Amino acid sequence: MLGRASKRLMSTRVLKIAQGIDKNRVNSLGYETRKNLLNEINAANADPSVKAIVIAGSDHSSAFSAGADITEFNASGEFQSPSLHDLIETLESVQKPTVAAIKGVALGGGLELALACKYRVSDPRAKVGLPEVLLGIIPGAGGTQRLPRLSSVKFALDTITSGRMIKAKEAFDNNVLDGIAPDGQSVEEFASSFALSSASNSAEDLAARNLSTRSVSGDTSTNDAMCDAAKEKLPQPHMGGEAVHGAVDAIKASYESGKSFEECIETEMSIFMDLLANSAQGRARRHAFFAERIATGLPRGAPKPTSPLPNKVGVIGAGTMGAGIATCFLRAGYDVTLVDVNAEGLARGEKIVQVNLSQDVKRGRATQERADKNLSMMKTDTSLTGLSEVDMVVEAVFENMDLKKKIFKELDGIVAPHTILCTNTSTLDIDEIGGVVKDSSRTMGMHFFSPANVMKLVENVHSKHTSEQTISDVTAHTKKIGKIGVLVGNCDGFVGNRMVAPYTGEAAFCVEEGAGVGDVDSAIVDLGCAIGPFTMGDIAGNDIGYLIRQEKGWADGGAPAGLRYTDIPDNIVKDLGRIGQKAGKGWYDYDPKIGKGRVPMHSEEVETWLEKARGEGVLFEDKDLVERSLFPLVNEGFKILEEGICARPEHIDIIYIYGYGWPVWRGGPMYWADKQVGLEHVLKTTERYYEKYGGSEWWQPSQLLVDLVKEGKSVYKWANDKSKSKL
Ligand SMILES: C[C@H](O)CC(=O)SCCNC(=O)CCNC(=O)[C@H](O)C(C)(C)COP(=O)(O)OP(=O)(O)OC[C@H]1O[C@@H](n2cnc3c(N)ncnc32)[C@H](O)[C@@H]1OP(=O)(O)O
Repeated sequence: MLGRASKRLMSTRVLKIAQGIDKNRVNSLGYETRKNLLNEINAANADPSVKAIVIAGSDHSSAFSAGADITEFNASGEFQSPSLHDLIETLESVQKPTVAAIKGVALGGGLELALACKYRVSDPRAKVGLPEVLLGIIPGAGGTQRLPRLSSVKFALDTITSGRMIKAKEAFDNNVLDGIAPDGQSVEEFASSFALSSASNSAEDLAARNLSTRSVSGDTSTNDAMCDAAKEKLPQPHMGGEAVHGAVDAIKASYESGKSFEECIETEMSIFMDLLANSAQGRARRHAFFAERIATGLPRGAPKPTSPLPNKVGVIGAGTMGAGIATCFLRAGYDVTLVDVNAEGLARGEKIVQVNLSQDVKRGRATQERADKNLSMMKTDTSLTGLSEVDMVVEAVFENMDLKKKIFKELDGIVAPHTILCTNTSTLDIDEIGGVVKDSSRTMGMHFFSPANVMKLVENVHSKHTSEQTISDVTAHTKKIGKIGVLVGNCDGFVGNRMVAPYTGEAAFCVEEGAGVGDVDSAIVDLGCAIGPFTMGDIAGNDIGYLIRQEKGWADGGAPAGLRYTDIPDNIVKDLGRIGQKAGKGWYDYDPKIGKGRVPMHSEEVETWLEKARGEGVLFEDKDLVERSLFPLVNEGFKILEEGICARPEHIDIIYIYGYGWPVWRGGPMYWADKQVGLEHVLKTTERYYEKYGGSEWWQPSQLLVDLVKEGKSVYKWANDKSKSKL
């Protein structure tokens, strides 16, 4: 005999998005999926025994749906029929209760599909969102029209222009969801009951298209004021804001008086299509989306990471960096042992961790309970012997080769044979550090960016000794702690800092030739970068750069004959003590009362000093400053690829987006050079400057760049061809 619940389920049909298309891990709404789902919706609608329809994610995926299939996007904007639009229109026209049962994520077109159902319910841990602007487009399947009708113009503005993920509770509070399944009950079962208990309601009244935006969101003038205020705060269209401005325009259409729902949808569609076809920002953003997945994935043919991933980690060095790294592991639920040479150092480190975790609570990223639990997983020790049981060590003492080697040697006699030994360094030779232990295959570099508890990027540096299994495991650990881990090879400065050296070096030459410090920085910021080279120097510490040049033997008159060298960056430290933000003065002045002492302000002292050092200032064109600073950086990127220091240009793009404030809407420096500037122009300019400034180290064109221009080939195509030839 059937129980009551089973009888109810019998008259509800559950349609699973992308069921059977196992390669579609996120239930994206590609052609096959749209076609199948449309057929199933039509069949269920036509079947009189079906009283209600539930739309759910497939069994093989943890998502409801990640939205439109981004790989189908192309400049023509042509989608194979049935389009997502057709699917959604059909679903909304069904005259039976329809319920979206959301588990995991419902994003973009996935949420738009759900918004076309009469009801939406979710698992308590589900998240929904319309992240299209992050891909340089706007929701193009009704999202900008149905969301404000169901919730409010205010909520739609916030969520659509930020692209953020919304937790189930917030979505419920804003009428996006109609119910949240109790913990322990399957969302499909909850949705089926929901559908049948709502079967008597008039389905037609519930369709989002039939709701009036004005009735839920206030009058037109209030909405207009909100939209205008939102636009004021958004980045300008030419500075990465094309999509967000388009999104506000589409939301505006949702409350325009006298406009039918179909006309509103037409407005949305025309903005969507225009961005898809014409926005270079959008193409760059979509490149960055896939580049991130390529750059953070395991190398082709790599072994699977150890499973389950062990979770006891030791961090050596309780300074700001070590404590920041310990925070990252604690947040991800690891057992952490923090080691420093003395109790005071440890107490200071513990305090930093505590502050970091309490900031998570203040910013709403963790509950107090969670932060307390994470903190309770930390042990401290003043001896390396405290690390005898850990599975991985991240050494984060200061940059000194002898000290790091001593620590690795000592660890060799303490840790278990499976323990992975990582060193956090931005400059030192990983081959040499790892070379001192018996089994160097378990050694690797992890270059965290400062502050480690905030910055997402980690350059995972393999040495000549590192085994494939160690690479896989470190990659998995990096992912688990929520970082963007990019695999790179061992060389001076690895990838990011190696490319920075010619950039800051050439910027200094521009200043020596008469450019203003602020002019160089502004030219780079106007391109979209977060900061320019001189602000970067002030943040990193001009004394650090000076020290590195001293160690190389170049500072204080030691530069080799024939090498172009300017001592201005050395002398600003030696003569003026302007070591950077930490001293309140560097290339700029800083006032502790303004922006926590981090806002760069023009310095009269620097200007007067520069005039004495190099003469009157000269006006440079912004374009020249950009090319002089960034082409050597890009040229170095080609040399890095040529040497095999990293596998693909996407790795460099992602390092720069996450580690150096490169604008995502310019897709990364290699993408910018390849797709926006053009390699031929990069090469010609580089050759011209090589002739003019041949004495600089960095103007010699990379052979790879020369070859690509000769063949008329993109660097991405080169990388694809190279990886195919390895199969
Ligand atoms: C008309 C509409 O309005 C337009 C749209 O819908 S545009 C699409 C809007 N949706 C999005 O932006 C969501 C994009 N996806 C994501 O944010 C994340 O992938 C996710 C949160 C869904 C899952 O994250 P996570 O579990 O870490 O898996 P992740 O590695 O990112 O993705 C798994 C695979 O699915 C792919 N994928 C994810 N979303 C995709 C999508 N919408 N289309 C095509 N492929 C997608 C990824 O490229 C990756 O492929 P790979 O294994 O070959 O590298």
